[in-house]
Amino acid sequence: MRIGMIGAGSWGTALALVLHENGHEVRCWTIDEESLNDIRLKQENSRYLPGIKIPSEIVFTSDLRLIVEDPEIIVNAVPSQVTRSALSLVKEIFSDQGQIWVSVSKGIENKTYKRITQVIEEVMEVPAERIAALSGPSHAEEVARKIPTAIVSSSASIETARKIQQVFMNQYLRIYANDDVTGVELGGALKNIIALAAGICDGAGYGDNTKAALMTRGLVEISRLGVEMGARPSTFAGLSGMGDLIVTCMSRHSRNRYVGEQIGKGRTLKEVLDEMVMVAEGVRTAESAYELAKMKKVEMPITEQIYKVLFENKSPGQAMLDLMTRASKIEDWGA
Ligand SMILES: NC(=O)c1ccc[n+]([C@@H]2O[C@H](COP(=O)([O-])OP(=O)(O)OC[C@H]3O[C@@H](n4cnc5c(N)ncnc54)[C@H](O)[C@@H]3O)[C@@H](O)[C@H]2O)c1
Ligand SMILES: O=P(O)(O)OC[C@H](O)CO
Repeated sequence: MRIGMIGAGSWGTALALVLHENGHEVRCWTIDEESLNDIRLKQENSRYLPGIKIPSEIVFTSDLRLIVEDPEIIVNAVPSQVTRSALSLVKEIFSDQGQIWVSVSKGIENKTYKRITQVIEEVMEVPAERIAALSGPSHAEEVARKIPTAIVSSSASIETARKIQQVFMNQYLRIYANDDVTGVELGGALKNIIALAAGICDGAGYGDNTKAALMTRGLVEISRLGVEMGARPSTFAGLSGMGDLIVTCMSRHSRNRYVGEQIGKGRTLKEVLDEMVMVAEGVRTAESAYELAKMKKVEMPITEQIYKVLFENKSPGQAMLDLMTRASKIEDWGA
């Protein structure tokens, strides 16, 4: 199959390697001329995925026309908040011939509160049944090294989810399929906020007990908002819920956990983001989730405290104290 990849950061590049290995013809588009030159000269994307050799058969280009020329599948791998602007460029030159779209981005668009498959549906004017989300515990650094990984392909159409499962699956990337796209995307987006909290916990010197509490109660509030938005509760116990929450809160590779850790050590959000090359989606998703929770009247105490630490200068210590001294509760999914 010919597959177009929009975005050649860490995840776009790692997935291009998977697809190439699976026998597909892959073309990746990037706006980043520096990394493009790097890939062409060294056969390595050292800015986003250092240490991994890139086969010369994978085309990397800044010419979008090469991406939209006759692909059977188009994958969106740019960060959530720039997906709309990147797709607007695609839309200008794209002719719809029944292609399947895949979102691998994990976020909720600011202001519109749309999931990324919904942004694709709106901008590209394709039906939800032709769009899938691929999500789950999967750091690019490990997938690119062929470390066994399992994720989930989800679409409103289970046939589409299964097609994408077949295209991406191989002996080191196991893919499950389901049709709860709302749950899969919200799990993947919201866990990044809890990973920021887990990072703060590491940086501020709290303990393993603290992190376990944040992860467990974090999953409760993720599920609560997810169910309110139409997701199935059981999805949050799966790869794109608990699975991704575990890896992102625990992994040395996680950019979201790293940002939290730096803040926990006393640095400002601006200082940390200014020196980062890669995206930490949880920061902007915290804005969307905090506002959504208020609009939907869903209790999300950890998300609320993370929002206040990130954007209202609240100290992590005070945020932790406020979480610990909330009114006593019965332990219940809805509590
Ligand atoms: N890195 C991972 O391990 C991983 C795993 C699963 C999912 N994801 C998700 O995949 C998405 C992409 O993450 P990533 O890790 O590849 O990010 P990254 O920061 O490594 O790369 C981002 C890419 O987007 C491009 N980009 C940035 N702004 C752009 C714009 N305005 N227009 C066009 N292109 C632009 C950059 O040039 C770069 O190619 C995120 O939503 C992330 O949560 C990442
Ligand atoms: O490095 P992070 O924190 O953006 O997480 C990457 C993936 O979402 C992990 O599954």
